[in-house]
This record gives sequence, C-alpha cells and structure tokens, in this order.
Amino acid sequence: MAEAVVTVDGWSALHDTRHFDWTSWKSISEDERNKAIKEFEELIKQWETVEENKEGSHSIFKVVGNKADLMFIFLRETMDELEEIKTAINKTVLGDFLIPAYSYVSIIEMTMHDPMKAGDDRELSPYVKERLKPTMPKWEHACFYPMARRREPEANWFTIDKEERTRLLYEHGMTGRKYAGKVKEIITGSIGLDEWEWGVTLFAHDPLQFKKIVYEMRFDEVTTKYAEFGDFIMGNYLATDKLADYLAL
Ligand code: VOV
Repeated sequence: MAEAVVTVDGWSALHDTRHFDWTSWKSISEDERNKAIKEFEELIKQWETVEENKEGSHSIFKVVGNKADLMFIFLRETMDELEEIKTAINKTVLGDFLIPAYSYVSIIEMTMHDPMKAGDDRELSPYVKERLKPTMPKWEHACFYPMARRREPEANWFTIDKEERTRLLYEHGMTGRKYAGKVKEIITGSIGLDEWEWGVTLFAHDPLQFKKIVYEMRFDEVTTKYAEFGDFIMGNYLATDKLADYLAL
C-alpha cells in the first residue's frame, strides 16, 4: 500500500550561495579590505566554536562555475539560527560584497526504508545520531543539487507500495556503498520548505567521483524511473586561513 514512510530528522540546513562583487571590492582601499576580512574571520570563529561544541556545522566552498562565487553550507538545530547566520553575514562589511545568488532550505532526513538499519532503537543509535547531526567533512570538494521524485501517471513515486520503495532504495544504497571513503552524502528533505523535494550534498576528495556516482546511480531503477534533478553546484573547499588569499588582489 502507498503510505508515507517515517522519517527521522536532524539539523536544519541552509545552502547559501553568493556572487562576489569583485568590481566594488577593487574600489575600496587595502586597509578597508583587510578590516572587512578580519571582521569576517571573527564571524567564522564563532561558527567554529559552534562546530567544536557539536551544535552545528559549516563549510565554505569556492564555486567553480558561474552560478555563484561562494557556497556557504550551514547546519543548525533550528531555522532561527540559520536565519540569524544569514543576517549576520549581511551585516558585515564583507556582506556588502556577497550578493545573494541562490539558496536552499532543508532538514537532514533519514527514512525507515533502509532494512539494514531499521529497528526500534534507530533514532538512538550512534550511527543515526551522527548522520542526523553531522560535522561536515572538510574534504576538498562539494557538490549540491536539489531533486524530486517523479509524479507521472506511469511513474509516480508517491503511489507505489512502501515495500517497493524500500526495495528500490535498498538497491540505491548498495550502489552508494561502493563509494565508501570516496563520497560522503548528506540527504536533506525539503518538502514544504523549498522548491524541490530533497537536497543532495556530496563531499569528495576527487571531483571525478561526483561524476562517477551520479552516473552510476542513473542506472538504478529509483533514479532512472523516479528522479528529477535541479541545477548542480560544484565547489572547492575554502579553509578559514585561506579566506584572505582568496580575497587578495
Ligand atoms: C554516497 C553514497 C550514498 C549512499 C550510501 C546512499 C544510501 C542511501 C540510503 C540507504 C537511503 C535510504 C535510507 C535513508 O537514509 O533515507 C538513501 C536515501 C536517499 N538517497 Fe542516497 N545514498 C548515497 C548517495 C546518494 C546520491 C548521490 C543521491 C542523489 C541521487 C542521484 O541519482 O544522483 C541520493 C539521493 C537520495 C535520496 C533523495 C534519498 C531519500 C529518498 C526517499 O524517497 O526517501 N543518495 N540513500
């Protein structure tokens, strides 16, 4: 029977991508630029404390294509915190140069589909806890894209039996497991929060692995038959101590 599957939910996520206004940045003095960088580094330090206390996580990426220049990813307990972070960025001097490009709001989600991990104590297991409230790996690359499940008369994810969805996601999980150590994923649910139904955030040391996993998954029935994708955004990790280099002229 088609029925909703129970989800267990974790931290809220904000993917905030910005264009950097290089033209204006070049027009201010070096002193002003240095002050702006220092102020922003202080803000990042606050985020680092949150991460050390395991109360959230953040990562910054330099976007490779022209969809944006920077992608900030924030994970927090509440949506209030995510909004406060966005506003705090905008209030900094550097914020004047960070022009909103695209954003995505979602909540980390796991379903009870995975028969390997299902069980009454699922919510309590350390594995699940870590997946719901993860510290993002500081790997060299990240790729984010939103996606949805098809609702066509001949392929409607929301009308097929739960057992069939479990079978399809099991097959998907088996493909994913081949990439252990090469690709880490955070799946966030966004039904009711943003345009698509899920956000997929992938981390890798080698960006070729994004192409390989996404290609291989295209042949899994759950993707072939039921997946629709939004725009892909790929970025290279920007460590805090490299921010000044990135902004140097
Ligand atoms: C890096 C590897 C990897 C691994 C191991 C993995 C495993 C799993 C498992 C075991 C489960 C089901 C249980 C749960 O935890 O919810 C999922 C769930 C999900 N996945 Fe996944 N996925 C991966 C990777 C992975 C990718 C690359 C994608 C994008 C798809 C593609 O074609 O580009 C994806 C999507 C999803 C989605 C949208 C869901 C939720 C679907 C729903 O309808 O509920 N996922 N996923």
